[in-house]
Amino acid sequence: KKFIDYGDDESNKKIELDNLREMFVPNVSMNLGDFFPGFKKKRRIFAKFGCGTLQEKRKRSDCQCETKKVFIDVLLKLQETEPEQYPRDIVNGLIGIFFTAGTDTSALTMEWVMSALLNHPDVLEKVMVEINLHAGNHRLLDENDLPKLPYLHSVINETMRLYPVAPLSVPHVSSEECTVGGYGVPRGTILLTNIWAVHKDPKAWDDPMKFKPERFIDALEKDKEGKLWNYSFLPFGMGRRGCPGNLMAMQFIIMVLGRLIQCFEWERLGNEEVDMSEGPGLTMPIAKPLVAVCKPRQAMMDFLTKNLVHSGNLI
Ligand code: HEM
Repeated sequence: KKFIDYGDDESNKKIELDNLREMFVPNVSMNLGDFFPGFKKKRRIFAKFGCGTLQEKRKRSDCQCETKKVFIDVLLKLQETEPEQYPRDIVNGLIGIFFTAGTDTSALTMEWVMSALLNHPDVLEKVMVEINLHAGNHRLLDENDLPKLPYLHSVINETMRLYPVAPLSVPHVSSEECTVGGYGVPRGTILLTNIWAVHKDPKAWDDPMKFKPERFIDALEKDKEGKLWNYSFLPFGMGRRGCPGNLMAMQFIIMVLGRLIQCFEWERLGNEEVDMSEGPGLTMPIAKPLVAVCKPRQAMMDFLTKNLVHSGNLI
């Protein structure tokens, strides 16, 4: 949806989803409100975002938690059954943070992957062959196909290695005095992990600046739990405060990119390579947003025509 309308809220504000990116910086990445009072207002808007979403959901009163696990339904149910653990502010905050932490990161990752693929047509072709082998041309790729697409998975991993959208992770605070990389760190110190640099460490990676999805194929086979690379691959952070959206994001990204590649032929706008320069921000965007050309794949034409005409809701 594009707008959230707070209805009877005193300020009757409408907030665009585009504002999420703006909110991401002060809220998820760093509590700037602690240092600059002006940011407090943004934090309020952020809480209201969750609140507006909840109000709307309540109005529809179609809680489906027993049959279908919709996140907001589950939170509403918990608010009823465990009100002390899930007071209003916590539930609003959870919804807000899942939107802010989940949308920009996933969208930017997909843009990076597509850009890398357009600069490596041979890799794009291999992804296409893999998808075709498992999903064919008569139906859309679905969740059951995802474990059968190790090459696409590796392409996404390799892109996240080179272009991690959370390059500095999020700030952590040392709960105890400790030593990190030989440096003494007092209790209560803010620590950032330079994921971007770790992913390019020549001690851990052969030819670290090269886009080589194959490097992940063997590893995926050998190590289902992702413990390889000795802490050298951490696009989702790790440990107790690692990204809780990791699996959901990967499912979603593989599915969306898989379907886009299954249904359409993708090309660069001209002969020039896509510019892979990194833009500024705490989430790392591509500096020049990707513009690409696509046309329906001939082999999918029957399927596309039938489904576009009948449902108008293909992907
Ligand atoms: C490509 C997509 C994503 C990437 C690259 C990503 C990356 C990260 C990273 C690096 C962290 C910090 C982890 C740490 O400090 O060790 C994080 C935290 C977090 N992510 Fe994600 N994330 C993605 C998608 C999502 C999604 C889809 C959701 C939820 C729907 C989500 C929710 C969160 C939350 C709530 C935190 C804070 C966890 C905490 O502080 O305990 N993320 N994410």
